[in-house]
Amino acid sequence: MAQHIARKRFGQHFLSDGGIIDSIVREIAPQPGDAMVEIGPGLAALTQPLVERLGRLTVIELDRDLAKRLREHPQLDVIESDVLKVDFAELAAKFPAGKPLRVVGNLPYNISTPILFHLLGHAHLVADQHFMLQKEVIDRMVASPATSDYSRLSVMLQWRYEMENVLFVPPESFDPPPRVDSAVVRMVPLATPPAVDERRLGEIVQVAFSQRRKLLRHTLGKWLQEHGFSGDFDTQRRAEEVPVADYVALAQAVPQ
Ligand SMILES: C[S@@+](CC[C@H](N)C(=O)[O-])C[C@H]1O[C@@H](n2cnc3c(N)ncnc32)[C@H](O)[C@@H]1O
Repeated sequence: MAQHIARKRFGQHFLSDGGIIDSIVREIAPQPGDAMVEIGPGLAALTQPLVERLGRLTVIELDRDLAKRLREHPQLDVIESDVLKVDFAELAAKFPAGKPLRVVGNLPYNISTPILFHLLGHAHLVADQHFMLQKEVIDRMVASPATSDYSRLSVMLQWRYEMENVLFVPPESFDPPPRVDSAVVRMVPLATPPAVDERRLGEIVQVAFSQRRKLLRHTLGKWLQEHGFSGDFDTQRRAEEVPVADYVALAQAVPQ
């Protein structure tokens, strides 16, 4: 088969280190019959060992040439699409009733945050997610309050998922190598997430972190006044000092 030339615009960095591939597959621990979906299978570096254990695997690939190659694999169900346009509710309905999705992928780094937010809306359909991402992004995802990495992304994901950085992956594990370090994150949706309007929470967190060095009374304080909030919330703090639970409680308390 003709050699594939990596396309930069699709964030193509193909895994080439067998040891790292084995470690990722071990972390995912695929079981026969799992309702697994891989985002961006590329040249099948992860796809092949996964499908050998699963029996069948659904893959979502945007690159037309790669999708064509993947369709030749008899155990793959190939969705040729931009993952951001895939309706995961429709996808979940294709698996036996009640089987939650397991989503995996070495994501295209240029759209990794939009992919995480796209899946956030479908977290109730998901058992777990394992993603290779830029290490710096994972540091922000799993960060604790009062650290420099604690940010909008930390709050917007931690209210819904339990997350863990499970593997460090250096640039030389890929062909072509990316310019940044990578890592693998495990994300497990919380079984009983708080009842909160995600859009409202998103708005609050965005305003709070808009000027992360300033005290919240200069940013969120004003916003809370405008939204008729008269409850108890200490705005003499910086956004990075506020625990996730406090943001959630605030989003629940602000009048709609
Ligand atoms: C970092 S590469 C990973 C390839 C392969 N999984 C590996 O580990 O070697 C990202 C893959 O995602 C695909 N991709 C890029 N943008 C996409 C999108 N919006 N939707 C689906 N796949 C996409 C690329 O074509 C590429 O195959």
